[in-house]
Amino acid sequence: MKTKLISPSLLSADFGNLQRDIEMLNQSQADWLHVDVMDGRFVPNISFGFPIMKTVQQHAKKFIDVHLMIVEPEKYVEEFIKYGADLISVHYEACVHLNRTINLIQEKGAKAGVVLNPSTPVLMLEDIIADVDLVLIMSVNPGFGGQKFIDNTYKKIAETKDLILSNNSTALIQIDGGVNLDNAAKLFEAGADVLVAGNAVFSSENPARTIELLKL
Ligand SMILES: O=C(CO)[C@H](O)[C@H](O)COP(=O)(O)O
Repeated sequence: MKTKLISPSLLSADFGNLQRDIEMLNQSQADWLHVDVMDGRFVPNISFGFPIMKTVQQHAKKFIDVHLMIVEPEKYVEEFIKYGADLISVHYEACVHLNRTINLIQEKGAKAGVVLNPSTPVLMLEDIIADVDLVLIMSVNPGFGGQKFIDNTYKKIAETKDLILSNNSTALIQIDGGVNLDNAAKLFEAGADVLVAGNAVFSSENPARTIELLKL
């Protein structure tokens, strides 16, 4: 898979004009479209669910990257895939049977990612790294857009890279939270393959241009 990818997060889009915002992303240099699903239990916020996913499926022409911040994600995987998810990432901290959930996502035809909260060490992935398509390192505590980037993320990127190489894994590294024009190049240089950006894209005057600049 191509790297240095940008996945704008719809969490910061204008939900009153969702079709317009998705069409803007279709026309932009965005590679993926990031869908943040929050349940008010795994994280202290509720975002949206299937009705929004249906709108995304109807209008998006990009790879749909779904980040489930929910408890018991295995119950909903199949339905998200039915609504067009190309990749589903589940939290290490939310899965009692992580290997089973990763297998389920892949068996149902999507790519599977595992997500680490800022306080979860990379070494917890040792026995799953060979099976996943992506590792998402949270660079903020999940639940809200527009938070400040946590600098410890750089150390975790290096550790994840080592783990991937030592296990002959093909997993991509995705970073999510507080990504902006000041840190994007440094994150790619450190080994990130995919950057999620919500606030930096949608609160800018020219979101399509910001997406271009995030790749430079
Ligand atoms: O997963 C998320 C929050 O839990 C969001 O994707 C993330 O915070 C991106 O938003 P921003 O770029 O505004 O920080």
